[in-house]
Amino acid sequence: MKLVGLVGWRGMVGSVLLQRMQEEGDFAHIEPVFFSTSNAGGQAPSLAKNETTLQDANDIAALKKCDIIITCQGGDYTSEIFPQLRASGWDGYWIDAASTLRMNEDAIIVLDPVNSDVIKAGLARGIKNYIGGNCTVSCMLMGLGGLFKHDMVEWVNSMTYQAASGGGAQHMRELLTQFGQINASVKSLLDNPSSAILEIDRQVLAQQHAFTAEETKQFGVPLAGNLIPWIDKDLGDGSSKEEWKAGVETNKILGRGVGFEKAAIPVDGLCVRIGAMRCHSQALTIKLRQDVPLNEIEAIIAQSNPWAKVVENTREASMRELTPAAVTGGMIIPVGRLRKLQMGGEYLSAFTVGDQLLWGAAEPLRRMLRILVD
Ligand SMILES: NC(=O)C1=CN([C@@H]2O[C@H](COP(=O)(O)OP(=O)(O)OC[C@H]3O[C@@H](n4cnc5c(N)ncnc54)[C@H](OP(=O)(O)O)[C@@H]3O)[C@@H](O)[C@H]2O)C=CC1
Ligand SMILES: N[C@@H](CC(=O)OP(=O)(O)O)C(=O)O
Repeated sequence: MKLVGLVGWRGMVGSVLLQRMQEEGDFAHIEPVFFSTSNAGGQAPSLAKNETTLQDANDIAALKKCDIIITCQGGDYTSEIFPQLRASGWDGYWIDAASTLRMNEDAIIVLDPVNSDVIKAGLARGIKNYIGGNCTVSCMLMGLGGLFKHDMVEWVNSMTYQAASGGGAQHMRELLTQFGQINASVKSLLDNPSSAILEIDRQVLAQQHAFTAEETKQFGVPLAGNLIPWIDKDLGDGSSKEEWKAGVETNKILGRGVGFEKAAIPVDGLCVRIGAMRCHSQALTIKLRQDVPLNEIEAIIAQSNPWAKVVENTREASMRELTPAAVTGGMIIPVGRLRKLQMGGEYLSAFTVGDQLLWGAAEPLRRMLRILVD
């Protein structure tokens, strides 16, 4: 059995990964070794088999014993440990949730229901680094990958509505704390049905403006009752790093653009943080290469993988099935609001939602592990 080192299993993404590994019976196929950056020597979780104490995640010699390492510990850990491990001669497989290595030539971005051909070609070439994609990109491709695979897409404009979880656990806590504080600030007015709504509105705004630096430490400004039209670093050219990732990662996953035969497909738009908990949503305008009938488009999306689901473009179905609250915790990626736009038959609108901790983070890593051990 392959010795599989697990790093970052205690965090938010790592916990979802362990949960999915248990649900899919993955531990029956591996010999797990649990690592920690903070509690080496402590008790490993009950999933451990022979190795029952936590190993030091900074100990290169201990990591080197693993055939495969799967990490959700974050980019700083990858930047520090990965080069040392490779420099020590370790030749195992590195599976990582962090973005650090994604665009490296010797790394494949994994999303096997969409790019198993790219993964297989990478394995045949002896590539050893398999990295999970950006959550927004992975969720979009799980829903709409069929259109790309059929080479129907000329360009995509994506407008995202990204959940607090994309920032991490502390960001989710901050959002909920702010919601609570706002509610508390108008509680007596809310309890009185005859109170004036404009007075409630004024007090909500006053509370939003009154949040201290500590109370907005994670997002920088209030997110509750608000939105933030910028995610990740400022690239200095008017775009954010999250927006840049949409283009480069989509193409790398699909095996297009630099280093590949097929030309890149432009994918660009605006990434916006909203007060949802852990589902990223996105509204897409897709320029098709041809005016393909809507029923054919729906069939291609529905058949592209077992998780993509076409939602009827009606008010009732959209409200019931196409929201973060409906999708959270599930593997299904609904795709709805499908219609041809006024601009012409080649212009398609779509709206899709995905749990950014499942298909957006943990699941592609788990599936890559199974590809390696199977
Ligand atoms: N959040 C997201 O949506 C996505 C994240 N990623 C990547 O995954 C990485 C990890 O993200 P995420 O899981 O959100 O990070 P977390 O902060 O939840 O966990 C990272 C590590 O922090 C340590 N830690 C310290 N305090 C605690 C605590 N109270 N509870 C749990 N763990 C704690 C743990 O390490 P130890 O056990 O060693 O102490 C843990 O493995 C990110 O840096 C990013 O690179 C990728 C896609 C999406
Ligand atoms: N940037 C994403 C979360 C994330 O971790 O992305 P990446 O894996 O590309 O760094 C968000 O904030 O919603």
